[in-house]
Amino acid sequence: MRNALELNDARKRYGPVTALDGVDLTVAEGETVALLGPNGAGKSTLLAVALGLLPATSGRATLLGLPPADALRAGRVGVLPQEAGLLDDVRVRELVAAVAAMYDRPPPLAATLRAAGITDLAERRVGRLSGGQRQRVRFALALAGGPELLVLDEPTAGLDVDGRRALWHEVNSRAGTTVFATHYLAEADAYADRVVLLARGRVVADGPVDAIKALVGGGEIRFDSAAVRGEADLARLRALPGVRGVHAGNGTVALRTADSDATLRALFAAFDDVRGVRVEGVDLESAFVSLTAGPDLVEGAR
Ligand SMILES: Nc1ncnc2c1ncn2[C@@H]1O[C@H](COP(=O)(O)OP(=O)(O)OP(=O)(O)O)[C@@H](O)[C@H]1O
Repeated sequence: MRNALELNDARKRYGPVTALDGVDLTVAEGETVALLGPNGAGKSTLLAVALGLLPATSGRATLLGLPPADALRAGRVGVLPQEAGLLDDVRVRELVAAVAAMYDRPPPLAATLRAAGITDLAERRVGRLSGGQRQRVRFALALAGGPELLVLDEPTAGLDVDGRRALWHEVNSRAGTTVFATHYLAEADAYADRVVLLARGRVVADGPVDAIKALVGGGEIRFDSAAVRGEADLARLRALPGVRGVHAGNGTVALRTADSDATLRALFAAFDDVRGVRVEGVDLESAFVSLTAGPDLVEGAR
């Protein structure tokens, strides 16, 4: 199968800031891939470099087997950038039609307006739209050329529940490839086949959501206790078998552990006052925090 997007050892520096630190990424045709990472991880930079909109310091990018500029010029890639100004004085229908007219084989205008949920806004002037409505128009512009590859940078920012549902319905019913950056773990979990986790300009995990959760492994034990009071108690908790992390506050303690059974047995032996014990599997949020937390964990996850 051909690749929709490829990055080889992509590096990007802004002066002293290393935004991309040697990223290799391959997205096969037909995949829906979520790019996740904390603020400043390099998600927007990665997408802009992959699209050829930002020159890389070094490395190589291809889209659909072509140099990015060629793929974009041919209308085979639809882009929703994180920040994109829109012409204010035109009507929505005129704007989407003008963008569609730049491509060889655009879908019917009515279909694009419907797919972006803006049929009712078609005669409105762009400058009078709300933030969420403008985001829907940006999505329509990404769809306007009938692209094989959609690249969306935080596509649901500013969208209400209906807008988010409509956008994901459209993304998931398309036959093509979609790569999207998001802060919403639930969106990655629900709509992506695969999650690429970025931290400090590097890919720290890459795989199906379940595999990412399994990377962190184990689970979390929560309990209430008045006996955990100071640093010495925290140190005793950290020393329990399987424990990888400890968080305590307001009489509640959370232990991240690689082996819930062993940790629990030792916990009851070591502490008298342990009440209300809850054991949970790792969710994507915990995996995200663990994998993007610090250099030690990041190295361990690769
Ligand atoms: N034009 C620029 N000049 C200088 N530094 C920049 C520029 N653009 C981005 N950076 C820096 O590069 C790093 C990566 O930024 P980027 O916008 O790619 O991250 P991000 O993961 O998309 O963040 P967010 O989730 O906040 O949108 C950050 O440290 C940012 O401050």
